[in-house]
Amino acid sequence: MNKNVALIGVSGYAGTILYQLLKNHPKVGTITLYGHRDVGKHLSEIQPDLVQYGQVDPVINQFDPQKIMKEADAAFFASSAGVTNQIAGTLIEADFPVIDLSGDYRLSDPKSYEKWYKKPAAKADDLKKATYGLCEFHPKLSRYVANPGCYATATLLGLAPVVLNNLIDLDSIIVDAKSGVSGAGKKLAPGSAFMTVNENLTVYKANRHQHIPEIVQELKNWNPQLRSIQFTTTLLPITRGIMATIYAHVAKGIQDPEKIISQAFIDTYEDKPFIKLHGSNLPSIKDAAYSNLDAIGWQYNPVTGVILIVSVIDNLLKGAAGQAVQNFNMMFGFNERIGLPIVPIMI
Ligand SMILES: NC(=O)C1=CN([C@@H]2O[C@H](COP(=O)(O)OP(=O)(O)OC[C@H]3O[C@@H](n4cnc5c(N)ncnc54)[C@H](OP(=O)(O)O)[C@@H]3O)[C@@H](O)[C@H]2O)C=CC1
Ligand SMILES: CC(=O)N[C@@H](CCC(=O)OP(=O)(O)O)C(=O)O
Repeated sequence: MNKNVALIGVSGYAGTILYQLLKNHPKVGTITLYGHRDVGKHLSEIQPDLVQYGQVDPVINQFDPQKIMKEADAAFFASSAGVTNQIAGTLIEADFPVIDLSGDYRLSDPKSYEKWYKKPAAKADDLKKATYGLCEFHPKLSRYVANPGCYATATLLGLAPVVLNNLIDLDSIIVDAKSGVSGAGKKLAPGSAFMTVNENLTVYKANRHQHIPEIVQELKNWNPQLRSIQFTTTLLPITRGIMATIYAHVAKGIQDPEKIISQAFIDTYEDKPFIKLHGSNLPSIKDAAYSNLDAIGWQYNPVTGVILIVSVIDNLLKGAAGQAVQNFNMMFGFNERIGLPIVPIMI
């Protein structure tokens, strides 16, 4: 049976892509929109491209959890950080299915959220109800899914095979991650203005990126010996895509690292439809852009003993709206592939 959904935040970049995916999803019925500054407007007034000629032009509603619970089967929040933890409480307490694209329920420790996001955290009891929704790894979903961050998705999927199989020195992980500008959302800011970004590369939030605690939290769940990682983010002069370039020393005593590491990637991901393994043929951004894929390649350097892993996603799909729909599919027992693009657009 089709599911009716509520979408909060259609005016943002992630919300726009999510609306497009949900509109074309074979198991989604009615999509009701809830907003913030655009309440009362028609969708065509804020996102004309989302409404085709002759199609229904939905109105943006004032957020109303009772209406959502009455009319919908699930709610997607594509709102800025600090919104769901203020307004989603009624839904969480009623165990109503929620998929949250923001960072508000990803960190299990409220103090850590307040330190890294500089905003008040969600209630500790509500945080306990959330599952971290990295689709390839969560054992079972709760009714509240914290969709992972874009950089965290690329980094964790790149590192999983070598961390879970104890193939690297856990104190040696260095992640050099780069993102297109759509990752910054639609708000205007000097750091993402055309003059700053065009023909330029800018390192930002060095050692203070909010995805550091999220990545460390999940890596520690996989291997409690892990202490920290070195993590740097750079803004690329492109619209969509993230490349996480990851370096680590291979653990001592591993015989034939090249073969063992390749086998670990194959064993970890052989039944995962959205992971595309490139082996030593390292992927570029266009190997994942406009798809829900994570394209992963790796190379072992026998001279330095370092494994290089390159993990590439589309930040708005696998890094946000695509993974949210994948979680929706899994939450309702649908095939996890439905409604999601699997072929990247190279041109
Ligand atoms: N862009 C990306 O690549 C990724 C984004 N995310 C996360 O997804 C979420 C959305 O990101 P993105 O689309 O880039 O951000 P945008 O800045 O483009 O959009 C933010 C959205 O949140 C809405 N919003 C803001 N405040 C409120 C409020 N008080 N109540 C309801 N809605 C509100 C905005 O509505 P209005 O315009 O009316 O203010 C807008 O629709 C963020 O939490 C982000 O961290 C996660 C992974 C990747
Ligand atoms: C290019 C760019 O600015 N990207 C954003 C990613 C935002 C994001 O996904 O952050 P949340 O954890 O709030 O979901 C950043 O680096 O902060």
